[in-house]
Amino acid sequence: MAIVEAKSISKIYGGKKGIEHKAIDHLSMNIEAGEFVGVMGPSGSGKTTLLNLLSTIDRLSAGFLTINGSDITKLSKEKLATFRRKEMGFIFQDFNLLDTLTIAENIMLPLTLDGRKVKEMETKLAHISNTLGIDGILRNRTYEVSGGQLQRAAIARAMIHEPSIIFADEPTGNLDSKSSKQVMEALTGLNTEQHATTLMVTHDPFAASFCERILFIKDGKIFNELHKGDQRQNFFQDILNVQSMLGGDTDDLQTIRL
Ligand SMILES: Nc1ncnc2c1ncn2[C@@H]1O[C@H](COP(=O)(O)OP(=O)(O)OP(=O)(O)O)[C@@H](O)[C@H]1O
Repeated sequence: MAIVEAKSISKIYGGKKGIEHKAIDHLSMNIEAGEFVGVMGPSGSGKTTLLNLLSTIDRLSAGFLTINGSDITKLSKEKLATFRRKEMGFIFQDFNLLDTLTIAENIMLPLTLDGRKVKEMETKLAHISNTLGIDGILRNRTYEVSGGQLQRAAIARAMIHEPSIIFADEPTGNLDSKSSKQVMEALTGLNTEQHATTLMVTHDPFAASFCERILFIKDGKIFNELHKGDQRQNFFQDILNVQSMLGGDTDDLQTIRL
């Protein structure tokens, strides 16, 4: 079953006085349940715009979009906010955890907002923090733990309410190579264990090599698509090859760390 079905979606910025800019241009794509898909492309190619459209943060200018079978273009603003909260999980480059809460309180926030029972929240918290190897920091505040631990806590928060899809925007962007590897292993581990459908935007070919499939975007259109074979190392090389064809982002070559 497709969790995301996007048909000929477009996003046009500007208009009126300014010049119109087609950030996403008649793009079609599907994400099947349980898939882990990466989105890559040069700066300005439309990756963030695509993520914002698929995650319903931004409205389409044209096209059709269903998420988990719901035609989200027909939902009101209020219904959309509820839909997002229940059906989606978000992971950001800068973690977006609240400093005033403990790590445990941060992780449980989606369940607290949903009015779940304390016992249920604690069971879910224990399970997910154990899977992610962060049970030792649950009572800490955000400023007392490392970046890699913060991102794993953010992953736990994004997944604790078992959403239909996780959107990750440069989840390794602020991490060193060791933490990036841990975070990507955590994401792929949960993808396998919980069949958590995941879409990740990244500049980082190392992080991307953990995905099953990569969509390369250029000028708001799909330029190329790569599938992982048996070997992550070969996939990594294929990703670098497409990146060099696309141009830009040459500094990403510095992130080679297989
Ligand atoms: N709110 C906006 N108003 C006008 N133009 C915008 C807006 N947001 C993005 N754009 C333009 O749309 C295009 C795509 O931007 P987008 O941020 O999606 O690219 P990106 O691939 O995520 O880039 P980066 O890798 O640098 O984050 C760019 O040309 C950008 O300048």
